[in-house]
Amino acid sequence: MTQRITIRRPDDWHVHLRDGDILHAVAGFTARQFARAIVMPNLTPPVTSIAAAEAYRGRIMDALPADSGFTPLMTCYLTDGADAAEIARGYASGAFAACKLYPAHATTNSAHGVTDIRKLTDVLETMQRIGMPLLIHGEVTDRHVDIFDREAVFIETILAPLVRDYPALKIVLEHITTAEAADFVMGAGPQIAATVTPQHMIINRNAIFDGGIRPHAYCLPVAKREQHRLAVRRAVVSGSPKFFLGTDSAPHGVGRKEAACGCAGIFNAPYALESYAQVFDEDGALDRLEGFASEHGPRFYGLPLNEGTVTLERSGTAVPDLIGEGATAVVPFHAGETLAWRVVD
Ligand SMILES: NC(=O)N[C@@H](CC(=O)O)C(=O)O
Ligand SMILES: [Zn+2]
Ligand SMILES: [Zn+2]
Repeated sequence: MTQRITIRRPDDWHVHLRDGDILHAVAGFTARQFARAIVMPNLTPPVTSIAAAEAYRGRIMDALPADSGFTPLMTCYLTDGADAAEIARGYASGAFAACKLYPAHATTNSAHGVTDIRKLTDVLETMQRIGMPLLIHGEVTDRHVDIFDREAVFIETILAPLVRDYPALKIVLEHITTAEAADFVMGAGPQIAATVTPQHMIINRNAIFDGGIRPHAYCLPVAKREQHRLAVRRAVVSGSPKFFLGTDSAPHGVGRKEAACGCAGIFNAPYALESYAQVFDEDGALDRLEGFASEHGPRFYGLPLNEGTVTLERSGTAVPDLIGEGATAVVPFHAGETLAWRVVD
């Protein structure tokens, strides 16, 4: 049995670092494991301009020690009024690494999201031309569509036509949760990829109702049936370069989760690598962890691979029930469990 594994330093291609006190409370967990991260722009107000992205990047760096070595990759939140010229300027200058498409009201802080993708014709044409990735929260928002079907319906009604209309547009279908998503991405061209969270490979929808309602197992897209968990996991451990690490770590203060209408989001940043390592280990695919965590993402984005390394050993990590205190106390994914792997340096 492998006891120790050293991989190239990984990146997180989808994370919510938030702002203000909670940013200060959580940023270090991401910076400690990952060299770079694609930082989601769903703040209030959302990050829709170069100036807002630059200012947010500065606040992230201020929340970290000066020698953290961490590079936040900023994203532009698309609205109906998104400005193609500003987006192209921001991509050229490095202010934006990608644009994020939230269908309006699909998820946390998406009220300013896009109401109709046809409003984005200029933006999408520009992004296709300059090679800028489009990151998608892939769920339809129609209240008549069952919540467990919203990703599959999005793929059929929005994503498939989008891929046909913009055949060279680079697209990342974020945090995939279904067999339909895994199959779609696997069957599409090299310009289409997906991020996968640890939770969607570890829990199915039963976890949300395990002996009572479990708000800390609730995120969007919501966990699906077991067959979907297995399909997503198979795609990831297959080693296909189309799938890469994106935690979707989405911290909400404990009071905002444990409420009559609790927020969607799972805070998995503190033990993300341990969590992913466990998945690859259980599936006999530890040799493929490095590709998923450290190689497929940068290759898709056209960025260099990281230089440093991270070592994990099979020695057990006890996950606390709560991380932080007061208003920024957050319950982590795997709270109270012991994970098989530990990051040692
Ligand atoms: N994943 C979630 O459940 N929540 C995210 C938003 C998102 O990624 O959809 C959040 O910002 O809280
Ligand atoms: Zn999302
Ligand atoms: Zn997210």
